Amino acid sequence: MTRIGIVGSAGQMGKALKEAIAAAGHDLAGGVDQADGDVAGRVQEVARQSDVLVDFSAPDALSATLAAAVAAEVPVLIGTTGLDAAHLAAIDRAASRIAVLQTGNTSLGVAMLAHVVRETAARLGPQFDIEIVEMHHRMKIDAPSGTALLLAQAAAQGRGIALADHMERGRDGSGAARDRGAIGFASLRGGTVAGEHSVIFAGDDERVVLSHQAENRMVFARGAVRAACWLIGKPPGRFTMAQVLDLQ
Ligand SMILES: NC(=O)C1=CN([C@@H]2O[C@H](COP(=O)(O)OP(=O)(O)OC[C@H]3O[C@@H](n4cnc5c(N)ncnc54)[C@H](OP(=O)(O)O)[C@@H]3O)[C@@H](O)[C@H]2O)C=CC1
Ligand SMILES: O=C(O)C1=N[C@H](C(=O)O)C[C@H](O)C1
Repeated sequence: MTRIGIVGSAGQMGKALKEAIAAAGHDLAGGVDQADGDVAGRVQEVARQSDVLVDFSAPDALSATLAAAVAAEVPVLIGTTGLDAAHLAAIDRAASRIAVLQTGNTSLGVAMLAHVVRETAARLGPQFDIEIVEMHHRMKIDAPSGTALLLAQAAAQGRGIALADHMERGRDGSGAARDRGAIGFASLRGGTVAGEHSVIFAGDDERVVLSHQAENRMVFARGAVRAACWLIGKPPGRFTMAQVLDLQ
């Protein structure tokens, strides 16, 4: 039976994960939350009791999670979004010691969507403008969503361009016309929406719209449990949901 430790165990995703762990017949090794205090100490303790660590918490928790996973030599799945370049560099460093999978979306459907987006961007070419629209619940703190960013990365890879040089985020006011070749983002927030993403390829007189709707958080939780179990026994390095699902 696999022992899974959770950072962010009392949050919305933590609760869904506990349900998915039990449904899959695995064991909850322990949970860590900010309210417990001494996050660094507690996550070390949980990591030692785990076969794999899963983090759905906040960017502030990342360094403690990575340090604990490296010290305990257990693989780690990072689902937390809103990460910046320094966080991603810290993940790369940890991945030289242990297996790490970091993704903005652990659902099977979004892994498939990213695959199709990459192909579509490659085949349609730059005469189709790419816009990404996402909607989430009123409590979400980061924008664009981690999923919007990973879909944009897939589109950029398909086109053979660097995403950082082509992002248009938060258009407002005059002078907001899109640049040729840009990948645009729009973020909507409200209600209890679990997560909706559309990648729009807008050409002359036609549009291709590729979408995913998460109906509840269990799609993320089930995918996370599957990915976490898949990571056990893997060598140090960075892994992707596409590899977990054998999409590449
Ligand atoms: N990759 C994916 O598929 C998905 C990713 N997410 C991402 O997962 C993250 C969590 O989402 P959600 O569950 O909705 O958020 P919640 O706010 O419901 O829960 C966050 C949890 O993390 C804990 N936490 C926050 N800061 C720290 C810290 N510094 N140290 C330890 N624990 C901490 C909180 O504890 P306390 O309450 O005590 O502060 C809480 O239990 C977000 O970044 C979200 O975008 C969400 C869904 C799917
Ligand atoms: O915060 C959320 O809820 C979600 N976050 C992830 C994201 O930022 O894309 C995944 C999912 O869409 C739900």
